[in-house]
Amino acid sequence: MRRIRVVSLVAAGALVLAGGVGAVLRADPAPSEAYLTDDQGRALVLRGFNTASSAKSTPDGMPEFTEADLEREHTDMGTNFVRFLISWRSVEPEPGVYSQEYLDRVSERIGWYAERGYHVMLDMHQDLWSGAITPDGKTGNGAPAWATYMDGLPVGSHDMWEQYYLDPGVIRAFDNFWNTTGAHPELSEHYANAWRAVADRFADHPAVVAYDLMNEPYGGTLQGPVFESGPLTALYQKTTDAIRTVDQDTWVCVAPQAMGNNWGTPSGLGPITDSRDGDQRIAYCPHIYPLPMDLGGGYEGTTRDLVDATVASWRGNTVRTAAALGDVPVILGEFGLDTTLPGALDYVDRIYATAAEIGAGVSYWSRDPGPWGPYGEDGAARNLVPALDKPYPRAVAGTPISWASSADRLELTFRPDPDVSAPTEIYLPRRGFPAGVEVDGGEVLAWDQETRLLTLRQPQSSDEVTVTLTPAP
Ligand SMILES: CN(C)c1ccc(C(=O)NC[C@H]2N[C@H](CO)[C@@H](O)[C@@H]2O)cc1
Repeated sequence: MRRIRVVSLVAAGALVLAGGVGAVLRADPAPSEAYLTDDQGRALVLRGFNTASSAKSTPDGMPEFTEADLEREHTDMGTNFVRFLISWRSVEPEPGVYSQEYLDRVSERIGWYAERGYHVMLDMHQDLWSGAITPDGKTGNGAPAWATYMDGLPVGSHDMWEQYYLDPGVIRAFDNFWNTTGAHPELSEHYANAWRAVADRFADHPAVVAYDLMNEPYGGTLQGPVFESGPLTALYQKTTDAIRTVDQDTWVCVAPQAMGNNWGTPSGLGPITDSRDGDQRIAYCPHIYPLPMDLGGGYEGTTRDLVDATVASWRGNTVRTAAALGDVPVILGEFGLDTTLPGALDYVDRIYATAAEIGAGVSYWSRDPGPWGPYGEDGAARNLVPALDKPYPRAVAGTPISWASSADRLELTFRPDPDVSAPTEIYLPRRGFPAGVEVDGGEVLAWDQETRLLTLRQPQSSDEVTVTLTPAP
């Protein structure tokens, strides 16, 4: 294992430095000014969690997560977004049979978020294709057994879960889904129709803002641009078309393949045509997991330099791909780490600052209890809670031009949209603003000490406005 780690670290270094140098030599395009919007036309700055990994294996397909857990998250960190994990195995337990009982359970939990003003992105989650890749059903997750064709090829037993991606049986399951084998053209049809069933159920739900079509896609024997620009883009187009037959307004979010892109390399994903009337509603949902950290390094010393190069490369490639997809908005669907690692919270701050710079939403991985999450196995709040409990402009009545925040300060520049009557809404944590807020550059419409929400009167002019918020004395 040690040799694997050393080799991987050297490879990671080479990969990342090449990417980082590339980013320095290649000027990054300016981030698009595109955002998902709410039903009042406000630009949404989305901050929340992936909820939750535990849903991958539960019999009912639901995360081990209660409404009280959500209430605590909302009180502690003022989040407004969730990447909610759903699974194909639960949506379509038998070919062509869609489980309304499962969708009822999803709807109940989405109701918890709706009652608190959250925006929900449904994530059709898979890792290693399916639980059916191993007899115990505990290694992979996502696809139903009836859609898992390994053709008798072997799957081994590995200490590192990522290694299962290299097993012949797992590769074959993916090759059959993408029809690289030519043997199963029906599977991607089923996938698109399963999404149509989900969209048919949630098309008019006020809290559901986006569908994340596939978690961390993997091309099997096809890797990189040949996969992303070929079968992956084709599946996204087929699925978007199916969704639009029942849902004209929910955003469709598309992710690149995980391998490489999670580590900062560029994506070959192609543009998706959105048949809806009006502006397209396609978004881009990459993840970031710098390889040096995946190998257990903290955010310090040489590893910090390698991670910073990864973040720079990832930022440039993300902005370039979002532009190539049609200047679409970006949601960072996943990032996370063991926050007991040295420098972990500096890394968290670095990622949230990068997301703010490019106007991206963020869903942290994940809400599960433990060293990566906000709460421990014992339920105690961890160091991540204050790290994530920061001021942010939840909904902006115009186009955000730039914003940045720290525990006790927020500065936002935006171009007001005269057609948007709803006010700009900003979350201010109690820990940074215990006695309220001082506003410079804007007019207070309301300040609620309980909900921690500040609303600003919409300026008459559409000239750029800069608002600076500091704690009241
Ligand atoms: C070799 N391949 C295809 C591969 C390797 C590593 C990851 C990964 O770490 N992903 C990061 C996190 N995302 C999932 C959930 O979406 C978590 O289980 C991972 O920690 C993905 C794919």
